[in-house]
Amino acid sequence: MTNVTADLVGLDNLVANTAYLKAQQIDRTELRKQRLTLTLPRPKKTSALRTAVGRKYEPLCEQQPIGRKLFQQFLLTSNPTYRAAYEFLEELNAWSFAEDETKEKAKQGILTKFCQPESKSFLSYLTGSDAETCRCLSSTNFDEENLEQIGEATREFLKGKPFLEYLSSPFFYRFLQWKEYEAQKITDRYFYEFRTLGKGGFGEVCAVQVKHTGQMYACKKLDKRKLKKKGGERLALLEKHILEKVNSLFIVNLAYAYDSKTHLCLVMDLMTGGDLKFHIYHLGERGLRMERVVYYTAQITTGILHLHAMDIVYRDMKPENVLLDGKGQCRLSDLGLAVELPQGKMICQKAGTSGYMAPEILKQEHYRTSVDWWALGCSIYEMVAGRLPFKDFREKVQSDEVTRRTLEDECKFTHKNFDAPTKDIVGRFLKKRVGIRLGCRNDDPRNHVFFKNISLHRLEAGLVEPPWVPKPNVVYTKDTAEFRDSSEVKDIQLNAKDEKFFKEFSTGAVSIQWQKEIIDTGVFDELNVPKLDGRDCETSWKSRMSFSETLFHTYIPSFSPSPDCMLICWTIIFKSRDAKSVHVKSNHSRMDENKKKSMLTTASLCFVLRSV
Ligand SMILES: Nc1ncnc2c1ncn2[C@@H]1O[C@H](COP(=O)(O)OP(=O)(O)OP(=O)(O)O)[C@@H](O)[C@H]1O
Repeated sequence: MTNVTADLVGLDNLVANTAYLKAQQIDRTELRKQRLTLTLPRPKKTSALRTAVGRKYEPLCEQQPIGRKLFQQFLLTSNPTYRAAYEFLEELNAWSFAEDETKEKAKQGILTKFCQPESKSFLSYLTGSDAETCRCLSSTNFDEENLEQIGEATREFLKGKPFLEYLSSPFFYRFLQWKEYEAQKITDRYFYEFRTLGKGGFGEVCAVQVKHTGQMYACKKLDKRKLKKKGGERLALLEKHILEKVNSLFIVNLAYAYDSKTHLCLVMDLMTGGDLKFHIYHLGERGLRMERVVYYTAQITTGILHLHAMDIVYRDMKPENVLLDGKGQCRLSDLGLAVELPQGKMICQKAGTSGYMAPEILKQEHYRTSVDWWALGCSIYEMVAGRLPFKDFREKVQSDEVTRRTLEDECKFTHKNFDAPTKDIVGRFLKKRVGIRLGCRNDDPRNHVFFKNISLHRLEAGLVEPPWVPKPNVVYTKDTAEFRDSSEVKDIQLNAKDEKFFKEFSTGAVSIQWQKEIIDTGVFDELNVPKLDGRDCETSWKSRMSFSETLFHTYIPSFSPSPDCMLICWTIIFKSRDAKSVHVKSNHSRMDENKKKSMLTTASLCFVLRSV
């Protein structure tokens, strides 16, 4: 390369990096202005949607983030008992994650607020032994078992009458509006595109940003023609299907799947901190500090357990596939080799990367999830020593020889950084016999002494501080020029069958991730304001009341107008045309002075709200 060309390449990279880093510093005020014209659609297909979303409590009120928020808003505004149930679950959750003094304070708070019959938030809906446990709860028996019992009883209570009432409330109507919005068609015009972050077998991975929320993602683009040429369609669909199913803090989650003219696109969590291989070999000394090794291994193990709980075997565990996010937490990525295990059966298929493949794969025996624990053993070894247990750093060796060593040799711990717990855990993961390997006998490897300094409960909730945080102004990947790919596939024609497959792949937004994005970027709060359009609201008397309540709760939580005022308020908002008519109405009505005053206050507020 001449100097001039090299300079230009360097300049290209600099520009690409600057644009990419700048995009991550989102100007929320600017975005909010651009979103002023956005409104929630009316659920035209209401009946279809109502059936599609089902009427089950868990998916509607617990799993879907927007569903959860709206159900919470419903509970908070409905009646004091529902409110108490909701607040109890919230405070119970806070207590379970708190530590030291904060935990003690949370405990005392729960005891006085919810367990004293004279308190207005007393859990009066509990019956039988649950009520007894609640009444007898004190500082001495305040333990997980008792709280679990009351928590479970509270959830059961919420699944009953409160849930049924929610389904016919305006809050659920609002949920259907969000579902309608979620079902929009996704195309490449939905995103801005930034620099390439990596290269895969069928195309590149680049950074993208959702135009109207500012959310950054990584987009894995699979070239349609290349896929067809190499027969990769089935695998791509399988990867998408598995990614769509997982929802874990420790696995890269899928947010959108769509197609452009030339590519199938998987839009996933953006991991800006680089992969662990890059950290082991390219930053300073080879290998990682032990604190980092333990932290990453705990997160990786939690991710693997999540996959195994769904009968999915990962099959490509290696540091290169573990990516760090901007905070320094890690996630498993590239589920291209993952498979769903047939129930109760084993599989026998050679898959994985040389150096990380378990003896049972190399011997072409049947296996289930054991292979991931072997590969994790190799990965911990590599994080500590900067080499693999059966292959040295940069050693030029045939894969047959790596296979021989894996099957015959014992793992040696010569590197100075191996302490006793690390040797022990690696040794247990690298047992050649599956029957005695760590993780393979329904045991949880996280109980090993290697993890003694990590609170797994807090780790699972993403609350343990990472030992290392990426610098916000550094791009932890190779220069863009290194990913340049000029190979084009011209000899492949796409036909109707291919189009059918592309359609099957392009399912748009993935519910949970999309809803998280809407909440995290503030769009939920902006658009969830009740729009003052009476036709949007169901017309039963009760719905009108509750809709007005929502309105007030949203804008002026401290103000609670009387039921009379609510109904008048509804009429004013939806029926009358202007301020004059309200005043005429109020002047002509035969109300006592207090009522009139209250109505006028309400009416004035409504007009203020109408103009918001
Ligand atoms: N979510 C992400 N955030 C940031 N970078 C990513 C992300 N996913 C992938 N990359 C980068 O893109 C590269 C290729 O991605 P990936 O490994 O998923 O593709 P692939 O086609 O499965 O590759 P391979 O053929 O190596 O298996 C990764 O090595 C990583 O550097």
